[in-house]
Amino acid sequence: MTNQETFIRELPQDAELALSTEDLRVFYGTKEAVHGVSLPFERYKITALIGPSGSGKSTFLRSLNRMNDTVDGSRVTGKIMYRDLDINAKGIDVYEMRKHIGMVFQRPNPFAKSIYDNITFALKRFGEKDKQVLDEAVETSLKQAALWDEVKDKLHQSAQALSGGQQQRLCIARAIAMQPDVLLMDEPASALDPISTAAVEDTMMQLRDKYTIIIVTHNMQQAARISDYTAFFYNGDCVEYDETRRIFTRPKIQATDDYVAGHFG
Ligand SMILES: Nc1ncnc2c1ncn2[C@@H]1O[C@H](COP(=O)(O)OP(=O)(O)OP(=O)(O)O)[C@@H](O)[C@H]1O
Repeated sequence: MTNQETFIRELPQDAELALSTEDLRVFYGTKEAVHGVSLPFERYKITALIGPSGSGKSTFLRSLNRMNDTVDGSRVTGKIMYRDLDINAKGIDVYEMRKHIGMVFQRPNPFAKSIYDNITFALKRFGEKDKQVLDEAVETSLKQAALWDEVKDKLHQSAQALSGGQQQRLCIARAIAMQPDVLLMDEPASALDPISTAAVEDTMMQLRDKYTIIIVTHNMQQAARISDYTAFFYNGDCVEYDETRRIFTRPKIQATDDYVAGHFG
């Protein structure tokens, strides 16, 4: 889409950013799937990425911690700035970077291990051996993910015996055990029933105090309920970015209005 009318809200000068993109383009082979998107992500806020299927939301999200590196023929231009570092710059240790910018996927994907081992797996891989530190990380992250009370008496049982909603909160706990600054979530509740969805949404609201969350969702009520900012993607562009309440009550762009009103997508 070219010459599309767009509206991108500028954040106040003093807003602290956890992450930002500048003219980010993502290609699959010769096809450009994301067309030069520049967005700020304010620290300790939830930003929802919405838009019709194929509009580039997941591609954009996945590029924010270089998950697209593993896709053959995928290429990124522009900048993704995290603490004055361009995460695509030469010399960036991708695994180290992902400790700061973690990800939760659409389908709960716990390892075939105990609840305890799921959470401590990455910590141990990064060299943590102290049992007290590991125990504390398990308790803290399960509490933050609002799962502790449900699993505290069965930490050494298989994670795969948990319900789908519990598994997804475990995956959130696993991600936050690394104490990331930014949590990327790709439709984290879309595979869940309404009760589990509500539990995962509650968890996200509680995490807002400590983490910056960027979430792709098809669920407009969810975006309206949980997010502070919303970016509307359309045909590979971010056409409108604003405070969520404005996007859902007085969007500036007609396509946004039509989409949030359910007229297409
Ligand atoms: N691995 C890939 N290889 C080639 N093209 C891809 C790949 N992944 C996505 N695309 C294309 O990039 C474009 C954007 O897709 P993307 O999945 O990012 O959109 P989306 O808005 O997240 O869609 P959905 O809501 O359906 O998940 C689409 O045209 C899609 O076909």
